Amino acid sequence: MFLLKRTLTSIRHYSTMCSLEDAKKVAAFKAVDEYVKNNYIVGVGSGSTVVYAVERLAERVNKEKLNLVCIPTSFQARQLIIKHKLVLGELEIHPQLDVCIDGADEVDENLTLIKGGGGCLLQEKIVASCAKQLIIIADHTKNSVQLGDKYKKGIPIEVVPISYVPIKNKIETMFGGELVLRMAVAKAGPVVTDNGNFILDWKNFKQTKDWQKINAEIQLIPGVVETGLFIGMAEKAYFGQEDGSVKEQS
Ligand SMILES: O=C(CO)[C@H](O)[C@H](O)COP(=O)(O)O
Repeated sequence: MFLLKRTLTSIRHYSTMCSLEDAKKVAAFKAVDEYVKNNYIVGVGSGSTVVYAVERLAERVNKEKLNLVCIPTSFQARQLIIKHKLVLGELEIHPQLDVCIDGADEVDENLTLIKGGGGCLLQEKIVASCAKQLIIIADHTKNSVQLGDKYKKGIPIEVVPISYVPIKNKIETMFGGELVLRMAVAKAGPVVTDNGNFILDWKNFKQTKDWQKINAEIQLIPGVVETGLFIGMAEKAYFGQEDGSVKEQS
C-alpha cells in the first residue's frame, strides 16, 4: 500500500513537470507579451529559445495587428524573421531599438551573462547595445549564482582567425583556465562565425566578481573581436520553470 502511494505520488509529480522546451516557451511567450508593444523596433536574438519568441511575435502581429520591425542578431534570426513573415529591419535604418529579446547560456545573480553558445555573440552584443532594454529568456538550467556554476562549455571569445593562438596563450597566462578553439560539427575545421571569425571557448576559468575588469583587459588584446560576457546590459531575465511557471529576475 505504502509503495503504491509513493508510486502514485511520483507519477502525479512527473505529470506536472515541464520539458526544457516547454520551459523555454513559457519564458519566451511571457517576455514577448510583457515587453513588446505596437510600433516597436525589436531586436531578435539567436538560439533555440528565441525560436519561441519569434513564434509569439508572429502570433501577436497577426492577432493584434502590431506594427513591428525586427532586427536580427544572426543569420539564424534573419531566417526566423523571414519565415514568420515579420518585417525585417537593419541597424543602418533603425539604429535605435525599443527592446531586444535574446537567450543566454548562463545568467548570474547580478544579471551578468554568458552568451555565444550558438556563436552569435558579436551581433547579439551590437544589437543589444542599441536597444533601450535587453530582455533575456531561458529555461531554469541557465539561472545560476556565479558564472561557471552551471554552464561548463566556457566563455566564448570571438577572435580574428590569425590571432587565435597568441590570444589563447595570452589569456591563459593572464587569467588561467584553458581556451579551446571551437570546432565545427558538420564541417572539417573550426566554427566560422557569421562575421568570418573563430571562437575560443574559455573553460575552467576562475570564478570572480570582477568580470568588468577582466572583460575590459581581454577586449584590449589585439585580435579579440568581442567576448560573450554581457555585463550590465540585461534589464530582466525570464526563466521557465519545471512546473510551468516563470521566474523573473531584475
Ligand atoms: O548566445 C546565444 C547564441 O550565440 C544564445 O542566446 C545562447 O546560446 C542560448 O541559446 P539557447 O536558447 O539555444 O539555449
